[in-house]
Amino acid sequence: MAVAERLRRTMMFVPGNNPAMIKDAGIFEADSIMFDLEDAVSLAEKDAARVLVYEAVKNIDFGGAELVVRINGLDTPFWQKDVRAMVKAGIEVIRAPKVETAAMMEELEVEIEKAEKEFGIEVGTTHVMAALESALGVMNALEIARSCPERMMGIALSGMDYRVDMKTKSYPDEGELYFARNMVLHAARAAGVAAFDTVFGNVDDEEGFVKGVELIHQLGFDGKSVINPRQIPLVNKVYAPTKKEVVHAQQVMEAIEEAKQKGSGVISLNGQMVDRPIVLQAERVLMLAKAANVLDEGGNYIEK
Ligand SMILES: CC(C)(COP(=O)(O)OP(=O)(O)OC[C@H]1O[C@@H](n2cnc3c(N)ncnc32)[C@H](O)[C@@H]1OP(=O)(O)O)[C@@H](O)C(=O)NCCC(=O)NCCSC(=O)C[C@@](O)(CC(=O)O)C(=O)O
Ligand SMILES: [Mg+2]
Repeated sequence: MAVAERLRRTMMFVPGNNPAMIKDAGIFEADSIMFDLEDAVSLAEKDAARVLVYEAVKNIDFGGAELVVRINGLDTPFWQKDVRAMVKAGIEVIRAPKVETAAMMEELEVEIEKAEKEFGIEVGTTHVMAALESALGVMNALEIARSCPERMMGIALSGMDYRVDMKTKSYPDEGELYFARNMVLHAARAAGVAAFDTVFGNVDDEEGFVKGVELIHQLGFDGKSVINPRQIPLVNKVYAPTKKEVVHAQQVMEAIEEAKQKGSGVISLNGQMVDRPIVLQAERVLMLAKAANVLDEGGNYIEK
């Protein structure tokens, strides 16, 4: 069973050792909430954070957001305990950090399957994603994206660790991420999984943040990892379709319906050919429009 498509514009990191942030994480309307057991948690707090996130996943209503946990790296003594606890809690997605090879994801999958069997959870229920944080990870993006085909939800670029590995730093135009962003996106698309862009570390620099979001939206990323609730509406605004895009998408759907009635898969709309790729684009525009609440009950665009 392939992992279902859903809207994932924002995936918000929530430190796994911060009860206040965990408790309120659902109110900010992130599409996915990602509890972090890795770098946001000190070594001394690893066990306490795991227990806290376990209880939160089991007992708190996060308002329909997809629930993800970033476990500790496979080179640490923590990751197997993380997997066991999170599978038992019923987490939807396990995000593996610093992934460099498909073999690492396969090692993770073995542990997940063991836990699913131990806790009587249907094998395959727990999905996975991989964070690529080094040159090697990025170069192996396609084999990683193709690993664990029944469970793989997506791959993400992790720019902060990647910059360290590349011996560079954060520049205003983010030119240092050009190759990695394109690799991650192409690998994800080739494998048929979701693609997530990296976090942006300065939560007060709205202009710089939005510039990066506009770029990844143009490239075709599904969404972005974020570290602060203030970044969520900024991403959603960039991903919200314009009135012109919505009206065009609606016309496309009407035109293709007309074509189907005539037994055809292609039709002309104002001189432009409408066929399957155009219909798929229109469907995504309408899904984003719905998520952005820019349609009234009759499907009319609401000016804001
Ligand atoms: C950045 C900052 C310190 C700013 O603090 P500030 O104080 O300015 O925040 P304010 O805006 O004032 O907060 C207003 C209200 O929102 C609440 N609130 C804030 N953030 C919230 C949140 N995340 N979740 C829920 N609630 C939140 C807050 O509690 C307050 O609530 P209240 O007091 O009730 O009003 C804070 O956000 C924060 O700690 N973020 C998480 C950082 C984190 O997780 N880092 C690890 C992941 S990256 C990494 O590891 C690199 C990577 O691995 C990534 C990859 O792999 O992709 C790579 O290599 O690239
Ligand atoms: Mg990192």
